[in-house]
Amino acid sequence: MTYRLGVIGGGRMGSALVAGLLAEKIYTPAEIIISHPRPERRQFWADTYGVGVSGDNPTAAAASQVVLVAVKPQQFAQVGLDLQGSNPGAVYISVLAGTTLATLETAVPGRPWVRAMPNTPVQVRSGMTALAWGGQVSEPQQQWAVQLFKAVGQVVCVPETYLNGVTALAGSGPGYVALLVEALIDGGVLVGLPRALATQLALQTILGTAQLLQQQSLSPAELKAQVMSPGGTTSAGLLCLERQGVRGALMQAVQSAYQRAQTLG
Ligand SMILES: NC(=O)C1=CN([C@@H]2O[C@H](COP(=O)(O)OP(=O)(O)OC[C@H]3O[C@@H](n4cnc5c(N)ncnc54)[C@H](O)[C@@H]3O)[C@@H](O)[C@H]2O)C=CC1
Ligand SMILES: O=C(O)[C@@H]1CCC=N1
Repeated sequence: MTYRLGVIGGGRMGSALVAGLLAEKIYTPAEIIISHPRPERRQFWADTYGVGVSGDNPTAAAASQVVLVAVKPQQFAQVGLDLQGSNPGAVYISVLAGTTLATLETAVPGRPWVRAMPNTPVQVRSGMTALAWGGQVSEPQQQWAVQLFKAVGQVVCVPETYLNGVTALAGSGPGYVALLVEALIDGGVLVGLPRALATQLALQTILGTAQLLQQQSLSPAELKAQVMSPGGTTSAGLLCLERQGVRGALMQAVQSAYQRAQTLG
């Protein structure tokens, strides 16, 4: 049996990608195999998505045209050993934070490795993925990898040196935005709004603001000036955010995540 996609490590990121690719009908369930060490997780995959499952990484890799590695960086040492010698015809894609192409190519030599950094909104076709190529990836393989991730969001191809920065901003970004949404909802509740209404307001405000910035090519400073009436409510709110150091805190969040990615490499 040959599969078009083999996923090594079906956790949160592996699930998000497979869900997005299935929803976009890039693959059918019969074209995907997921390798996972835990039987209950394999059962979940088989029951929920109808994909093939295996408890053996070399078996899954040998049967797949594309091998997507989605284990934690700390779990890669074992997976690298499992993949050694397997399936020289496949393309290998790693989504591991911090783990360099040099590390991937040393662990599993002689294979075309793509280093990808997607984020979890791929499952609703709003992902942001950056790709960097290892030395053995051919032009058609590059084009194919771009098409794959484009099916579930936006794609940029970057030098590998940018990938830890991408990870810190876009890979981890959904976590930061979720914290912002949560805080805005709590703020709405604080001033007397029902939680369900506050949730709707917070989500649509973040979504609408991002769309406005993107579609009108506005700078954040221009958008902020449009909202900020002289002596009005927005200036009062923004003064509070600046006094609390929110701008610096967000910058430092990206910097700390970047430094953590460097250590994972
Ligand atoms: N969660 C996220 O938002 C993002 C995660 N990533 C990267 O994706 C990778 C996975 O992250 P998550 O999905 O969040 O972690 P996770 O812990 O949810 O998934 C990893 C999965 O791999 C399985 N696993 C462990 N050892 C294995 C082995 N030897 N063979 C096969 N499977 C094995 C685990 O049981 C687990 O289900 C990480 O390297 C992370 O840096 C990248 C972008 C975003
Ligand atoms: O937190 C992490 O390490 C992973 C990488 C980017 C998002 N989640």
